[in-house]
Amino acid sequence: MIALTPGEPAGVGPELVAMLACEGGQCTAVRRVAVTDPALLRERARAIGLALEVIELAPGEPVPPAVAGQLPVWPVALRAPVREGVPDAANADHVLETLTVAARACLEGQAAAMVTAPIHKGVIIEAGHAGFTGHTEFLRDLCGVDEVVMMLATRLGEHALRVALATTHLPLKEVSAALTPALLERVVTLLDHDLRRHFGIENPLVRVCGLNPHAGEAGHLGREELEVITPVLDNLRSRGLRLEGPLPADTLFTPRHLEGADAILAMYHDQGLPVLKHAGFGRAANITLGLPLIRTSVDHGTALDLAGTGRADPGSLHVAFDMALDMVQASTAR
Ligand SMILES: NC(=O)C1=CN([C@@H]2O[C@H](COP(=O)(O)OP(=O)(O)OC[C@H]3O[C@@H](n4cnc5c(N)ncnc54)[C@H](O)[C@@H]3O)[C@@H](O)[C@H]2O)C=CC1
Ligand SMILES: NCC(=O)COP(=O)(O)O
Repeated sequence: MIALTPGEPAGVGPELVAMLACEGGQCTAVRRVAVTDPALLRERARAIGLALEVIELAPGEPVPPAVAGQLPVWPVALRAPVREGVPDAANADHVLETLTVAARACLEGQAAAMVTAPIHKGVIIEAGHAGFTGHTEFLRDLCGVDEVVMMLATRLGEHALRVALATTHLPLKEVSAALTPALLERVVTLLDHDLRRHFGIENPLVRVCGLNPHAGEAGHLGREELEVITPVLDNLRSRGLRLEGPLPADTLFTPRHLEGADAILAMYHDQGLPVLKHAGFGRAANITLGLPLIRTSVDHGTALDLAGTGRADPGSLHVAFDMALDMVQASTAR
């Protein structure tokens, strides 16, 4: 069973979840439950002209088999009325409660995975959750683990393009200081581990970006490659991990350099994600590695400009849903 969270109620998440629920095929391959306010889904489905039957269950009640056009819901009440396209800080706790309910269902074995639609980080911070940076770190703390890794994946022709991030949501000027040997070692180790665990890759090859132009140009354009990245990679290679780098990021994403790589590790958010989104926006999923549960998500944000129009593309939510199913299968096959 998959738990779906629609994310920011004023964003496109609720309608994307409603669209997914109306699809047949793979979308009905497993039981699924939305964790939200049933009235929100009914109202949004109506607004975009979808005939969706929302079935309100009791919290935690067993979920019936999936039927296209029906969506069981574990109710989490909105705290304030929703205006499409206009997030309200009063609903921040609703959003966080939906994530908590879905994650607990996974941890307690009731759900096999959670698939999340986008949340609005700014409005959650404005609601008083200072330092909130996203699902990734929220779930890390909820699950009580020390480290998680954000990885986005899409298809590039016959191959998968997977881009993991050494750092996520922090100002660019703080990236260098955040890239400590200890952090990088944890991130690379976890990436290698979860490529095996969740993707069934026996001996993954990870290519690692440098931080600076030309991977530092032998120290003339920055010293992080010499002082941090290279020593960490050398150490992990001596422990048997297949790692190449640090490599210049501007050429690492060219087809010849991507060939054979199971994942690319970028040093910061906008080093890796623009490439991934250029290659596959709307056809990519975001995966949190390192959690004791399976969580996938969309590759886009709340798209407030499209909320309530029915014009948002549900493609990435489909990919996230399918990816969660694949990961459940890969993990249970081990
Ligand atoms: N997984 C998550 O929860 C994520 C949340 N966000 C949050 O979303 C908010 C808005 O972020 P932005 O940078 O504006 O990115 P955004 O992805 O919401 O919007 C960027 C552009 O892409 C378009 N777009 C996004 N999703 C689309 C879809 N499904 N179909 C068609 N077009 C789509 C939007 O209309 C807009 O033109 C921020 O608060 C950010 O933190 C951003 C990325 C991921
Ligand atoms: N840019 C990716 C992103 O913002 C995803 O954040 P998260 O909410 O999945 O942690």
